[in-house]
Amino acid sequence: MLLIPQVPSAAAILWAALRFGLLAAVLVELILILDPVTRWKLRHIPGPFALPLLGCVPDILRQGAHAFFLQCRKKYGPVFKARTALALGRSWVVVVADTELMRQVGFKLRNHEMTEPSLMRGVFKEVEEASLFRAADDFWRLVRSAWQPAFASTSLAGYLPRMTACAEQLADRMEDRARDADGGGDGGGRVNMWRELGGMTLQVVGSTAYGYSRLALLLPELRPLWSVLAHALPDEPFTRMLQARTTLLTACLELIRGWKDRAERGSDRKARRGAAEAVAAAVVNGDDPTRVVPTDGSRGGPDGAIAAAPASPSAAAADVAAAEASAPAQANGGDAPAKPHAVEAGSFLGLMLSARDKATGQGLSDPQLVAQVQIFILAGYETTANALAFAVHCLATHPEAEARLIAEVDSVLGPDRRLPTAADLPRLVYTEAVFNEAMRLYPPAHAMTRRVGGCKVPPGVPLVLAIYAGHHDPRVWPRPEEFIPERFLPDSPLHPEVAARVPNAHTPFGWGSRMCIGWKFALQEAKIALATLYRRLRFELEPGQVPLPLRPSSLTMAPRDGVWVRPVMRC
Ligand code: HEM
Repeated sequence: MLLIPQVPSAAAILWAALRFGLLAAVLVELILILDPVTRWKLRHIPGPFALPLLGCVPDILRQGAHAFFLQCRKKYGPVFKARTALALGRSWVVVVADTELMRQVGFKLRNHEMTEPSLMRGVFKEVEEASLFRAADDFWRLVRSAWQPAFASTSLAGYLPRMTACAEQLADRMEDRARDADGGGDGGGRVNMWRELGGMTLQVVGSTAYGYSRLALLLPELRPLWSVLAHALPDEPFTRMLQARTTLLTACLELIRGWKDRAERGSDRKARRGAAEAVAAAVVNGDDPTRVVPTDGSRGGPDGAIAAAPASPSAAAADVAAAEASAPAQANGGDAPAKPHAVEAGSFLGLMLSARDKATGQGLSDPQLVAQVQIFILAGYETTANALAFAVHCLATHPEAEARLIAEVDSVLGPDRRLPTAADLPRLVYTEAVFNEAMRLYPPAHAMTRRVGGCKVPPGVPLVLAIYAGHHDPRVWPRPEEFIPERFLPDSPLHPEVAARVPNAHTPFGWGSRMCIGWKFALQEAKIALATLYRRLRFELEPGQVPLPLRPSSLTMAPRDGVWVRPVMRC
């Protein structure tokens, strides 16, 4: 009998291909969800059970990453692994939670590794990645040295009057609330001190970034947007974060364009305004704002490079000075609306505009410039506000510490309780100890990351340095959960014990060459704020805030519902 092979029909071939495709898709999905490769690579490191796909996220959301890491250290030792993000792949981290190991890693490894899934796209992503915080290797060195003059002692001294003025404005408002309460006014004088301090630090850092007359950017109605900016995984709708980023981006780009136009002598005003409007329109339409400004060969081109930058840093400085001279009223600290496009002398943006690579003479591109200004504001605003709010909470719950701080403030500022000056800062020793102890208990940046190139931890798996766990280690900090500012006083019996045994045990600002560049700025601002507030007022804590609930899902450590207090006038 003759056997004739049957030719499969087209439908059968299609059905087989479909089944194969489906099977392959399920397999790939399973591999991504279970992530067996990374699990195998990290098998030698202990750690909590990680659910498929969800990893340890439910635990982290329930108790907060800081508390989760502390709990894991107790259970698994100083180094453990965890799957900390919902993102597929790259969601594993190795956590270091021992003070000495963190010091070694923090000093040795330079580059930060971001572990959160970035929701940013296009120009926003570019801006995010070009910031000093995210920069790596040679570009990081270039940008870090461009930033450095902003934190030199002369610059810090220059910020002092602005910091004092902002703190005094806040003290005035708090006095009004205290009087309100005495007079039985609405709300009985209750204030969310965390929000109030956020307004103050935003004003300080925002006006330093753009120049004093840019305070319009810091309108109260924008503040809720700004606070959203600080979170890579936003608690609030993503669109609000985008709106806030857009506001910042547009303002900054407009200033940069204006600066370039000034460098370009003879450019007419109309064209300049047109450029600014084009940028704003692009943002509204969702286009890339760096690419819409009509290029005429002299402005920033499509590659975003500074085409019209002055030939030398001194020329740039002169240009900034010229801009300043054309707007003298604003430079003197008035809140009058700034002339469009003027970059103010002494502003952080002015400094960035005049920065040049020593070897090539090249300046920063527009997105790189914007990135620095944004991170200056973001890194300097929420961290300092959180730390100050925690300090106010600690003082309100420890009357003996509050009394000692007030006694110091009174003795330093004299009988008429004048405003603090630069000469007073080194004498506010206990005030500084209070701030340091508040940041030990509640480090606003409770964990940091480092990129690993070695092979004990597989490349690509970031190291997380658990600052909070280190700050709560009873082997390093006796009675770690208690607020004891005296630990930071050289004459305290606790001080030599801690300081001698473990160098760099107190690390709210990180480690080594990658340490927070703004730490002196933050410390100066905090001491001025505390002295200015407590010279006139005390703050009584509203009930129900001990222990203080913390926001669990945030990258920065912050009070979940704020810090609610009643300002009380001191006699
Ligand atoms: C209490 C306030 C602050 C705290 C707790 C804080 C904390 C930190 C920490 C932990 C780091 C990472 C360090 C590391 O990886 O070793 C950091 C980096 C940084 N901080 Fe701060 N910071 C504060 C205020 C500020 C201020 C006021 C500014 C600027 C105005 C600022 C700008 C930055 C920048 C740009 C970086 C990245 C530096 C680099 O990677 O080279 N910070 N900060």
